[in-house]
Amino acid sequence: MSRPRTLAEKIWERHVVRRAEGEPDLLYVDLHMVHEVTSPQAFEALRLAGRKVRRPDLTVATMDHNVPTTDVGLGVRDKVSARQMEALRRNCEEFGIQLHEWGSLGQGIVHVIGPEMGLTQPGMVIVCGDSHTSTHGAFGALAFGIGTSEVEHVLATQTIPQRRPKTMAITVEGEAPPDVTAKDIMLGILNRIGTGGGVGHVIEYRGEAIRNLSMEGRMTICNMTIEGGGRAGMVAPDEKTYSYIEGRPHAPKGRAWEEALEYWRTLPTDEGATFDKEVFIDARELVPYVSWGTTPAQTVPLDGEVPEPENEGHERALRYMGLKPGTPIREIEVDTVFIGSCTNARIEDLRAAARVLEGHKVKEGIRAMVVPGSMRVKRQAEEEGLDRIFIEAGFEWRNAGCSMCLGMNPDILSPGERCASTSNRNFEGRQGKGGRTHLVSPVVAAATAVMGRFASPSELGVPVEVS
Ligand SMILES: CC(C)[C@H](C(=O)O)[C@@H](O)C(=O)O
Ligand code: SF4
Repeated sequence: MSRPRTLAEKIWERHVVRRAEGEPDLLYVDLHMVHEVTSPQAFEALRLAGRKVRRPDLTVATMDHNVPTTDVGLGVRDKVSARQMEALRRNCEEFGIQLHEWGSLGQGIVHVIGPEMGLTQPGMVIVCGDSHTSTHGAFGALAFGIGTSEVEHVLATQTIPQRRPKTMAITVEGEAPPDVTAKDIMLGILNRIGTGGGVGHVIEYRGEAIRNLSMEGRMTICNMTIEGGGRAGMVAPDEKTYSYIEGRPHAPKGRAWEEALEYWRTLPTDEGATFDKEVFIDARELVPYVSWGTTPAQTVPLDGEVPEPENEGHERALRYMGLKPGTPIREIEVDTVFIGSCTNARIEDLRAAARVLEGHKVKEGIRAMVVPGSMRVKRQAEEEGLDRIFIEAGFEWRNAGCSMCLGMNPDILSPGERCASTSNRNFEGRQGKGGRTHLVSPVVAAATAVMGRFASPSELGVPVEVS
């Protein structure tokens, strides 16, 4: 018998194409996702060197960061955005890469469309010039973000040199309470491990609370791995994973499906395998969280209050956020509510938020916006009538893109504007210069839009039973 191995180790070993003493391993890449922000220089370098893209068939591009979320007919006003979008169009055409063009049905946030089209599969090595590539790990893939020069390397060779990361297990034991969503589980994890807790590690999420999550919930968890410093996040594939993938456009079919299943079933971490680091969290202790500061680890329970600062960093964060220690979170009023991003803008997120909003109105004076993670999510939501619920409640119903998650398009906060956001980062200026971001789940975002201050669905009489 060979030594028991972890999921990450199994995928790694299968993808090493070259190993040499003292050098990083050279890994084969099964899927390379590309977006308009981190790819222009990479393509330019290929062009200058007279090289081709090695596997255009394993390379898929979309426009997400810069795209306006208003009607395509209105055009792109921002010059930098227009230039980057145009460059991607030209590059994809020249190098023979499939592009999901702005406004097309396949377009959306890169980490939403991969799983949606069945491109993301267990056992793969997946890379993209984007830190939240960790999202794809929810399928039991080894997925990590790379820099622009690495994008060039992958385009040219379909391989990537990587130093072997350490392994870490985060086990969330027991059942999470009914009002605790995947987002809350992750904010709870980050609160415990901190923004540096996962540095240098591939994190495998395990335990009952993780297994109980839908694939979309698992994506929310893996998505935010990077906020804890982790290189990649993963969840072992199981029956939920397979049935999510089955029948999607790029899923294997017929005999290939059977063979794929056979391989995928060998992937979960062997009994007795060890991790370099282990963290255990009791799911029953988790609650809905709201971030109070300027890192995703600075969170408190929705029922809690703004904490006393423990150091200079906290003081600075409180100043930036315009908050006083001791203020109950539920008394903090917001100006804006953003439901969107690769963390929380998939169909289940929209369903959950709509269920909270049904029959309610957004409080007067509050700007509320839903930006579906992809155009397919948007269409699905419209087929289910969710758009009507959002619009009747007073939300703007937009086209897909990263939007206010990072404000590279016109959807930004003004200085001092306070936002309840379902995204993943609350850094200073993240959603616009001087903007104040509070990270929350989609259901808390929805309830907050109605109350005008941080609130839970139960305050609107909505039964709790989410995730
Ligand atoms: C623009 C891109 C490089 C960036 C990332 O890598 O994460 C963005 O997606 C983000 O979320 O900050
Ligand atoms: S939605 Fe936000 S976190 Fe996700 S890729 Fe876009 S900018 Fe990055």
